[in-house]
Amino acid sequence: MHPFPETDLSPWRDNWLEQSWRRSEQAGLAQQQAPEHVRLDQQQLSERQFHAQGLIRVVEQWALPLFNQMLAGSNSRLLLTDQEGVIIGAWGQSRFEQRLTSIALESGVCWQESLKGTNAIGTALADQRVVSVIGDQHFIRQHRFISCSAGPVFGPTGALLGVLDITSEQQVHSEQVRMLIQTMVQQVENALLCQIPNGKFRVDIACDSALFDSGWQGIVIADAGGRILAKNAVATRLLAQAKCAGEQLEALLARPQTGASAMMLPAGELVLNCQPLETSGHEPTPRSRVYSPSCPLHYGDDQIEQAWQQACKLINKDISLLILGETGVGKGEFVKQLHRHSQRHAGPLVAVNCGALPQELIESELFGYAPGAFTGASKQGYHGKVRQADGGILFLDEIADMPLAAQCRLLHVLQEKEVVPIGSNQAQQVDIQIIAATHKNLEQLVAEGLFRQDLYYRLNGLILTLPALRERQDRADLIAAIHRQHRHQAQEICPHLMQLLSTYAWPGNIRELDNVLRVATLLSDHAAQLTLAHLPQHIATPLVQQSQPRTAQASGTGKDLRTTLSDTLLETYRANKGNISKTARMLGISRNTLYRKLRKLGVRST
Ligand SMILES: Nc1ncnc2c1ncn2[C@@H]1O[C@H](COP(=O)(O)OP(=O)(O)OP(=O)(O)O)[C@@H](O)[C@H]1O
Repeated sequence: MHPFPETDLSPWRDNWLEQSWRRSEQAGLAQQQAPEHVRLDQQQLSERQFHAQGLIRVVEQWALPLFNQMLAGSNSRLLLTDQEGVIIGAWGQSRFEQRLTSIALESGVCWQESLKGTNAIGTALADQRVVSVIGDQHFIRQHRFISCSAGPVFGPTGALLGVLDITSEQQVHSEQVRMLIQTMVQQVENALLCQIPNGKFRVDIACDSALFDSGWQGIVIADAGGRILAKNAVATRLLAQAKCAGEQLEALLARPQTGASAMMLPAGELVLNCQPLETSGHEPTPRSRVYSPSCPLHYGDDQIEQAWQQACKLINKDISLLILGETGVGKGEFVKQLHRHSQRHAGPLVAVNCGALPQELIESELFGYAPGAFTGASKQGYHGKVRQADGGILFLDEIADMPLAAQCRLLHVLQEKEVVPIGSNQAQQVDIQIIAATHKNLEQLVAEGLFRQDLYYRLNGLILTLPALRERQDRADLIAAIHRQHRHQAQEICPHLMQLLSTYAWPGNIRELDNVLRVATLLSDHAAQLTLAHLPQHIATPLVQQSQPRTAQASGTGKDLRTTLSDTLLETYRANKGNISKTARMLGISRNTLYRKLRKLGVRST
């Protein structure tokens, strides 16, 4: 018999479950009716994944191995949502993935309780604690073939970052899964804690030193001066329980060790262990350097980090910013992040692409117009983008394409903080921060009389230049991160393809890379490794051809050019499974030349 009759609530003894079912009913859901899906499109999902890339990385490093160890062979999936319950990461059995697709338990779909009824993700979000929802406990009947355990993940400042969930077939799920989720959440939160900016020392606190590597110890992070920056919940509890531990902690941090060695102190029934953060062994160890969560735009590129630091210092100071950089380097993305971090984050971010608007419409689009200002104008008039951005940020992309007349009006807005709509003589006050961007050389345009010099000086309060993708120090990490956004399961990029992608010139920068990886992962049909053979021909050929001399220079492994080229030839041949025509096309050589080279390398081609 069904333990939770569809209309009778009386048999319920479990308070949290009863409350969750009540909330589901109050949200207008019906047990027998499949709920509607709130699903993001691919672009929106990529944006969310991009903003949560630090969290995704930590989950892959600290939670995924545990999941693989315990549940990889079973019909289970590890899911990560953002703080709104939208699934932004999914790992595990692909055969089970297809069954979950029938209920839309997949990337991009929102699983808040008010949309999906009682379920581990939504209910963990609502109750802000670890929750297991087993089979029939799901509010929606269609969901009762699964069981899930989920726990909220909090960042070092206590902000809710998302939810980690394990969903299994009902008979696979056990109480241990709930423990597993708890352990994973703990590990992920500890790893995030260790990445806190300016963290220099880490003090582990436990009742037994054997617990120091367990993930269940208390952790306190302090800066170079011994000031406590953050601590995890276990540390808070232990320090509250043992008063002398707090004093010992203070004493320890008053003279923290700067060397590699740890310093251990007994504190009543507790033991404290202080060590420099860099050598703790608990930090994620990305290939380049520790990712700074203060700037979600890069994985260790000095130029972007410097631009970000400078922009953050000025963004709240009413100084215009001008962002330069080739097309597709991420200027728009930079502005989005800046808006989020600025004091104007509650206000709008209004972006205008001056190059995309017809020249004759730019002025009315930007500055608005009075009712009936010109033939064809709306009777109500139009507010214009400048006034829409009031209280927020106006991002003028491709500013170099702005016609001179509009430049004159814009200068007035910048100087007087007011806008006069077309056909009106009434100035409207506005409070906006302007950020402009271009990939053109504005100084040259000024010299040619195509851009107003006074406006140029007004816009360039701070000029920031974002590097081209080929110049970035964190290319490999960025490529891996973008690939993670597009892949459907734990797929890796094979080393040869990674080398080609990292050394290619990328004229279209991140936009081009993003498109290539999106298409390649779709073409790869869930293969365990993404290889050259999965790339469309039109990109694989230039990739192989252009990268050859660079590959040799950049490899720095002591191999000479000839050896590296031979490697590329052989790997391309293998990636194409011995297909001579395809390999020759990719390498840009004739079939005969390819046969000859293969023979020289001792390969017997068919
Ligand atoms: N750091 C990043 N990680 C992942 N994707 C990124 C990153 N930066 C930018 N992108 C993606 O690259 C694409 C181009 O970014 P964006 O539009 O910000 O570039 P842009 O420099 O403003 O281009 P344009 O000059 O042509 O306007 C977008 O799809 C964006 O989501």
